[in-house]
Amino acid sequence: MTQTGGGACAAVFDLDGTLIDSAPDIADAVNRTFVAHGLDATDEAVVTGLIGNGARQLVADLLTRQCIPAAPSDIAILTEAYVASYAERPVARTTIYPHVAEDLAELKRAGWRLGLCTNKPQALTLAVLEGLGMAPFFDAVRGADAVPARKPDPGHLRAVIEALGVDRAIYVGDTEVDEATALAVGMPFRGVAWAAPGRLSVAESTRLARLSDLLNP
Ligand SMILES: O=C(O)COP(=O)(O)O
Ligand SMILES: [Mg+2]
Repeated sequence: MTQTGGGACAAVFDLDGTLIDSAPDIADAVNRTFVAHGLDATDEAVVTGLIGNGARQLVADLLTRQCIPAAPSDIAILTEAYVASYAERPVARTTIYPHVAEDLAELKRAGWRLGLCTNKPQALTLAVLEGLGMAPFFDAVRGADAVPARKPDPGHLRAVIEALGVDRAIYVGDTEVDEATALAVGMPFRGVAWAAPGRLSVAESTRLARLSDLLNP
């Protein structure tokens, strides 16, 4: 199913919620930023449910929840401050989901080309991957600001596939943004079994219990 022109198999992964539980560091950073600007902190569980549409949208959604009207320039200032705050401690409380590292290693050993397509900014993405020792797994990495338009724009995922040098790949993610992106590109999608409730529309029976299950479709 994921056979490419050259005979290699390829998979592209979402990052937050799919490979890593980054919600604690994201919540800490955005809450530090909000409090520093005289705004309220938000429960980590609430922040977790808003991750997946990029840094700017997270800030905008949190402002909306607090009923604070904000001009685009205010959102931009807060977003920049949040990203800077996150960059100070990118992996303080972030963990790799169980079996993910060993399963990515198994896919690599089997000759698969692996890509990353995330709405996290590129510099932060690279810092997080380095901090967790995950950078060597990936042949191509594209964060939200490394492409003209982020997910669900199909160009984001296409850019990763092109960088991998393959004709097609399977996309693995944890939210409807990922599903919509794969659909727009016309490539197969698999949700992860550990996705938060309500964030995927694909049937639970089709979700990956282990990333290494990609080897046995
Ligand atoms: O929304 C984000 O910042 C990143 O989320 P993603 O890795 O799930 O695309
Ligand atoms: Mg995600």
